[in-house]
Amino acid sequence: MKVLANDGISQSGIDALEKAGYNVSTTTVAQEQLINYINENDISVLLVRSATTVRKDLIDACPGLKIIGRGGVGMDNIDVEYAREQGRSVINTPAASSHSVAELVFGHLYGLARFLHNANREMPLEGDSNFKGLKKAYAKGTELKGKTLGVLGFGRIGQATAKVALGAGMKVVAFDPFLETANLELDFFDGQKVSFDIKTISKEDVLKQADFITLHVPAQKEYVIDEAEFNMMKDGVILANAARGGVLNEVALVKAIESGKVARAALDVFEKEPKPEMQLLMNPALSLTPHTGAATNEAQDRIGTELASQIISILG
Ligand SMILES: O=C(O)[C@H](O)COP(=O)(O)O
Repeated sequence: MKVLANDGISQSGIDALEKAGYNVSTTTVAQEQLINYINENDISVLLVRSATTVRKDLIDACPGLKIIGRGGVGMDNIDVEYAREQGRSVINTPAASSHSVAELVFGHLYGLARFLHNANREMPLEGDSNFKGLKKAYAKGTELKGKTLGVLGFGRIGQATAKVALGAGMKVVAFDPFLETANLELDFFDGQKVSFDIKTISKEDVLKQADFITLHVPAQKEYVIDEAEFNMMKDGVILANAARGGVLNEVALVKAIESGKVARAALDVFEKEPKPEMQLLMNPALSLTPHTGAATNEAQDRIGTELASQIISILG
C-alpha cells in the first residue's frame, strides 16, 4: 500500500512503515495537483502537517484514500467530520509535540524578558559606543522566577508549558472552559517526581493576574485575545502565541504594544501564513518564529512513529 507524506515525515516513521510493507513517498505535491497525484499513484494514506489542506473536494475526488493523517495536533486544515462521514479514518498525534511547543514558548519568554531577540542582531557593528549603548538600552530585563504565568487553554500543550513554568519557579494560573482541575507531574532527571494540582480560574482573572501570558487554545471562529482582553491585562505584560494565528487579533496586539499595555510578545503562528503582515515582521517588540513549535527532532520522531503505528493498526 502507498503512503504519501506530503509535508514530510521522520526517517523513523518511514522505517516503521516500510518494515510493515508500505511504500512511502515524501514528494511534496502542489495543492492543486494533489487529487490527480493521489489517484494516478493509488495512494491509500495521505499524511500532512499544517501546510497541505484536505477539504471536501479532495475527499470526494479520491475514493481510494483510506486514511488521512495529521502529523501534529491541530486538524483545522482537514475536513475531519466530513472525511469520517465518508468512511475515511482521520488520525493525528495529539501528545507528540507538547513538550517541544512548551520549550519554544519558554525560549521566546526568556528571550523577550532579556531582549535577546534584538540584542543578538544589534551587537556592535559600529564599535564600542554601540556596545555601551546596547548595554544601557537592555539594562531593564526581568526574571521569570517568582512571576505569574497565565495559561489560556489547559490541554496537553498548556499543561506541558505550565510544567516548565513550575520548574522555573513561576506561579501558574490557568483558564480552560472544559477543565476544572489538572494534576501536573514534574519528572526530574534522577527519577523523582513532584506533583501539583492546579485549579483553573476564569479567563478574566488569568488576564488580570498574569505577568506573562501564553495561548494554547485550538483554532476557533472568534478571537480569544482581542482589544477587550488586552485591556484587562497588567501594564507591561509579555505574551506568547504558539497556538494558532487566528486566536489573537494582530491589529489589537500592535495597538497594545504601542500603548505600553504589552511590553513585548512572541508569535510562532500568524493570521496570514506563510506571509505574516509586514507590521509584525518589522516590530522590535516582537520575537518571531515561522511556526516551529513542533520542529524538534524528538517531536518529529514521535510524530512519525505514532503515525506509523496507527496506520499499521488500522490497515494491517
Ligand atoms: O498543530 C500542530 O501540531 C502544530 O501547529 C505544528 O504544525 P506543523 O506540523 O506544521 O509544524
